[in-house]
Amino acid sequence: MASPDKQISKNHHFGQSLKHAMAGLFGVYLREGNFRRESLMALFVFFCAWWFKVGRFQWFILLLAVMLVFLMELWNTIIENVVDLVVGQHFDVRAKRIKDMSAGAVLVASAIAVVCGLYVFFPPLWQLVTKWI
Ligand SMILES: Nc1ncnc2c1ncn2[C@@H]1O[C@H](COP(=O)(O)OP(=O)(O)OP(=O)(O)O)[C@@H](O)[C@H]1O
Repeated sequence: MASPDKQISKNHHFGQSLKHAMAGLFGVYLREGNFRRESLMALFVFFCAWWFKVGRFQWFILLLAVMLVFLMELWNTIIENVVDLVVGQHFDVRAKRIKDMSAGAVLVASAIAVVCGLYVFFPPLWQLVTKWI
């Protein structure tokens, strides 16, 4: 039987699948600087949500926005790794196109997250500003 590190057969139970999925997530966190920066940003957003005491619906919007960005960053990392696996260290126009499109998808997700952030934080921020002036 293959050692657990070199397993290539299907996972046998949910615990094993979960362990590999968590290892995948942790690996992305360790290797991808963007993923770590986005995690910090998410913590800051959640802190602001707690500070402004936003409502349940607003929390829901923020959680979805943050998860969308994480999901797209994961997807981008997957695409980059698959492209590197296929192309290796060679310049390839199609590899460039695929990687750039994938990065573009992260950009779109980030823009959606910014819109969600504005929807949630603009009213309390505006209230704060009008209180001061
Ligand atoms: N094999 C290749 N052939 C052609 N262009 C490539 C190749 N590999 C990378 N590139 C170009 O270099 C850019 C950065 O490469 P890559 O996506 O691997 O780095 P990254 O820093 O992890 O990117 P990101 O900031 O999107 O996470 C790509 O968007 C693409 O334009």
